[in-house]
Amino acid sequence: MLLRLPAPLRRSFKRTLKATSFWQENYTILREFKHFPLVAILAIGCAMGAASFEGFSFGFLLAFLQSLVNPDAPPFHTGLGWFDQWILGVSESSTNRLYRVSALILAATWIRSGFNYLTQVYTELTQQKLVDRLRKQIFEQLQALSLGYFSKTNSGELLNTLTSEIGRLQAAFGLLSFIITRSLTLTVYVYLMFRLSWQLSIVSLTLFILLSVALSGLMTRIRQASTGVSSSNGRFTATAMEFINGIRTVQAFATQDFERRRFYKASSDVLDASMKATKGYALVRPLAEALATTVLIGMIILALTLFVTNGIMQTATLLTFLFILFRLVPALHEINGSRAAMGGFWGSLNNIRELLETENKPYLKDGHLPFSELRQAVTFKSVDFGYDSEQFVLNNINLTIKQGEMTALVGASGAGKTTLVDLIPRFYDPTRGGIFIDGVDLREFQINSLRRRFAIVSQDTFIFNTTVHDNIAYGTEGATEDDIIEVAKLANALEFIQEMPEGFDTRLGDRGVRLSGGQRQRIAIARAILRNPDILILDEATSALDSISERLIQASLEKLAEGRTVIAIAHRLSTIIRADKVVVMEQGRVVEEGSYQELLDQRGKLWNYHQMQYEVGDRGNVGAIAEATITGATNTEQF
Ligand SMILES: Nc1ncnc2c1ncn2[C@@H]1O[C@H](COP(=O)(O)OP(=O)(O)OP(=O)(O)O)[C@@H](O)[C@H]1O
Repeated sequence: MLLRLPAPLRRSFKRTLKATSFWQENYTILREFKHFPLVAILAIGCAMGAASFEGFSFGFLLAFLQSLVNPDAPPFHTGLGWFDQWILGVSESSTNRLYRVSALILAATWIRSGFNYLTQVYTELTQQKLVDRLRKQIFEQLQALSLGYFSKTNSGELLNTLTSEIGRLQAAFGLLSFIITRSLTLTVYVYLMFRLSWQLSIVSLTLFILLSVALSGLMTRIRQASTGVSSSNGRFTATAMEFINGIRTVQAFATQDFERRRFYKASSDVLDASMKATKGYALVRPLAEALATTVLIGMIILALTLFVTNGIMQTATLLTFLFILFRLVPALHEINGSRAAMGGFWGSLNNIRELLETENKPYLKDGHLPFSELRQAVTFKSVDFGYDSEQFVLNNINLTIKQGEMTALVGASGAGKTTLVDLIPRFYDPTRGGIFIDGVDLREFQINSLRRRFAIVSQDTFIFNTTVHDNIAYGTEGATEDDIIEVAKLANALEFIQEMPEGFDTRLGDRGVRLSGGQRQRIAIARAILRNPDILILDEATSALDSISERLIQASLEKLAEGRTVIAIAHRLSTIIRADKVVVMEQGRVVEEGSYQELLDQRGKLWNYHQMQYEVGDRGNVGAIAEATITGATNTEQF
């Protein structure tokens, strides 16, 4: 028969195991301490100093009480010859000893206060450094993750983890440092108590341990409630962010009531979850206090009846013992209260750890070859790709994009054009097959060196909340004022920039709210021109422009495209008539390839699109389209 341990022992064993796995589970966070060991060691060192001097003051207090209560009794001594002689002054009169001990208590108290101050400074510094490291770690993690992660993760929740949850974790570590420093003081108290009376110490400590065990169940529930607080906070931030970012749509669709209900519910959920957690941890302290006071009173009665009246213990010793016990009880309360409050932050710890963990997250493996330039071609060989492993959005793509040529991708919305283009700067890697640059698999190249040779102008250009100048210069080091003006001119943006109140120094607001869609795109084009890329990707680069601006920009893009490799996605056929190769896509497959005129002559898919867009009768030709474009007679219908 198996030996069955009593329940409290089993629980305590499990807790010890948990404590070990706590280290393993939270290694991602705890390992950060190695970056600032000195500050952490100083914090603990000072806490130990404070605890020791607290101990000394109690020792001196005992000497003081003895001299006061029973001046004729042999003086208190430590057994350390020089210390007793020179410091405690055992051979001096009782009055002198009283003065000396008073001075010693005072000195110990001041030194302890100094250590307490330093402990606070260093523990605060440790927390700040930890939080700083964690924020940077999260940043590195977010930088390293492939874009696939972000399309599956709510940005509001990420923001919540990076801001609120980090703040909550800082508070949790504040409490942890407090628990550690108070525990050191408690150790000194316990040591002194045992020195004074081991019997009383055993009784009182057993009672306090039982008290702690009784509170453990409550702690577990607090931790669970705290996970609820973290997730409701995440949902709230996500809802608030969506509301703010989508405010135009909300107003346009008059969905204020719907949004109000969503926002109010998210806010109430935070309230409910916090209340649940608060009810738990607010109970710990008063409960612990009431129970501990009961223990304390019991101890006094026990000590008086069993020890003092029988002469086993001196009154001064009992007084010192009780004095320490009176200090120990609030310290225990503080520790219990902090443990409970820490439980309230458990969810934050889980959130951050979850974000920092590297398993089950998509990363792009960096290659080792520096990429210098495209010399011959980018080749897709039997490429399949799916954002989810179950469903492919690109199927068996075989395609050659020649250096120096313009390749245009055409197809209905959702056909997979953007996805295909996103594979070339390695925003994603193919699920099957491979993409090769001059015969070398893309995955062999260092990602950054590869991306540096690209410029992308897309449908949703991101404008940073900084000046026009900095937005154009973004990603290109060493650009001069003249370069910036030159590219703004080429992108047909100079005129509107000069009309702005502070010209190139005008700040563009959050996401460039101070610009029209067309202006945003022209800034993006200027940014791309400045980059002087090897491969230029235009993902509906001129979609937000009116036909006059489009024609002007088309001319600058053509100039920019000269001698470069251009991959252009276009809904308006007018922008790709001069392409060297047109690739028509349908449902993730390449269905036609050839020059514009060749494809028209085939009377296939492109011909259908062409018919829809230009309505030029049953025989379209490139010359007619060029004519139609130049006269601005394009049909606005797009596919
Ligand atoms: N981040 C993503 N996560 C999951 N699915 C996606 C993601 N981006 C696109 N898709 C899906 O992949 C398919 C191809 O989308 P893609 O954007 O490549 O098409 P497209 O031809 O560029 O369309 P459009 O012309 O409208 O921009 C679509 O079915 C789309 O829903």
